[in-house]
Amino acid sequence: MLILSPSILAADFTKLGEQIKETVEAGAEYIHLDVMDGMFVPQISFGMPVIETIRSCTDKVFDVHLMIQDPGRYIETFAKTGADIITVHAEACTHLDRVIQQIKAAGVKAGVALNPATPLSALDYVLDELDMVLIMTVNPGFGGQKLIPYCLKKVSDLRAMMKERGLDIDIQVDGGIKASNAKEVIEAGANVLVGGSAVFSGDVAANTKAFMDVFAEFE
Ligand SMILES: O=C(CO)[C@H](O)[C@H](O)COP(=O)(O)O
Ligand SMILES: [Co+2]
Repeated sequence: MLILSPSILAADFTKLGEQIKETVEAGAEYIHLDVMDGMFVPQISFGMPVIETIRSCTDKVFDVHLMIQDPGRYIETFAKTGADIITVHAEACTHLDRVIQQIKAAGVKAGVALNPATPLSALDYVLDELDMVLIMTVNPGFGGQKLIPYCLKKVSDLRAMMKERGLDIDIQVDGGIKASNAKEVIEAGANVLVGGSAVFSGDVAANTKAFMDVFAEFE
């Protein structure tokens, strides 16, 4: 199933609830929540109180992307905010396998994200424990960047690796994803597409629909 996960980082925070509803009504199934700590990435975005507050806006899947150092410190707290999926960066965890177990023990789906330059081998021993792999298509930390082309090869290599192992895990792509390159990332093997600026710049409903139109070509 192809899923759009709009990243609210690019939304107008003065009308956040309204914009979330707009994208959901136009077909978004997930809401992507970028938590940045000013350590793992340079920016500080938002944390638990914001996620808890907007939980009442929609019952769609809350897809929490933790760009924080040592995320194991906060898994239970984020689970309590209403997260459905928690994704941690392999580069930010000293004991990745333990953090994955922590996420699952909290009753939440587990994702692991890889920065563009991190090889797929970082997932070798934990892949079958995961519900989702996030292949970053930009270096994390900022919205509005351009997709790094070599990341698409990484997506197709990961899909092939999964096939070889008989796994069918969601592959999410995040960073510089637009309706105009959606076909290419889907063909590479991604099925969960994060869109920040491409969804929230301008007409939110029309932007969401542009992704849905691409998805319809694969039905
Ligand atoms: O994780 C992220 C940044 O680190 C964001 O999810 C991503 O940047 C989305 O924004 P855009 O689609 O504008 O690139
Ligand atoms: Co993100």
